[in-house]
Amino acid sequence: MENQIDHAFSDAERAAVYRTIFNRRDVRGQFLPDPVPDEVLARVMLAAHHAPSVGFMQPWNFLVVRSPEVKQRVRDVFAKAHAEAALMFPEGKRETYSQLKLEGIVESPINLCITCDRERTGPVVVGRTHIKTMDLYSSVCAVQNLWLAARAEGLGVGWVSIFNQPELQAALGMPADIVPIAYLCIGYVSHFHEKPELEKAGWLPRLPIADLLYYDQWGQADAEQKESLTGALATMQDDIQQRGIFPK
Ligand SMILES: Cc1cc2c(cc1C)N(C[C@H](O)[C@H](O)[C@H](O)COP(=O)(O)O)c1[nH]c(=O)[nH]c(=O)c1N2
Repeated sequence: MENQIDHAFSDAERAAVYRTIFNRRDVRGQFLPDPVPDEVLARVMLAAHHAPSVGFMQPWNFLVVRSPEVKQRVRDVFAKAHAEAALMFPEGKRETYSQLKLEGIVESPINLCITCDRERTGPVVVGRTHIKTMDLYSSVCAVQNLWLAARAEGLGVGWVSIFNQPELQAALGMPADIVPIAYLCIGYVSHFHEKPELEKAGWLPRLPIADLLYYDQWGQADAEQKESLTGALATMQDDIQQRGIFPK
């Protein structure tokens, strides 16, 4: 029988994959004006296009925004929603929320909207026959592929979602039946934060993964930590928190 370990990547390759995952950040504020070469943009977009999709539907489009006028229009749509959003938080958190930097639309050299065309391959799709939202999740997979590839290229990516959706669609000349899944700000950066900015700002901590784990039935946890999986996850998470990256 073939040894399954033969299919694993080398230690260095695995380390690179995990480093990309653990060091990816949502970037809002450190964008440099340096242009992003088309070959680099092409690589990360092709990575997105190789994402998994339900029924191989490939429901995405990529709308590249470089025009300062269009960016400004989108920034205005953000500003309106951001002001509305502030009022939704309880008083104690409202001021903190208002001070968070949550977009880099104008400063980043490239904006990219990744969309979902829900009718791309007709009404009946393999794998989407019962749970209709699977196409939306597929476009999210494309976003994540791009985000990780971009990190490996040294490019920052920030996902902006504080928009009234019809206003965003109008700003981009997008038909109402195309769903804007992710509006991304992309560019080289002065630095990457070690931890999520919301964690650094004290907004929320990273949850212990062992607390999120159930066995066999929803809600059934391993209270006494007898499962080696629970223990391994807890140890690894502590390690990552302390050393920053995994594996060394
Ligand atoms: C669907 C979705 C939507 C948004 C985000 C993410 C995702 C997945 N995030 C980024 C989010 O705040 C960030 O991922 C977490 O705080 C964790 O930080 P890192 O991504 O690990 O740096 C995000 N960030 C931001 O500044 N403005 C935004 O509107 C959004 N919207």
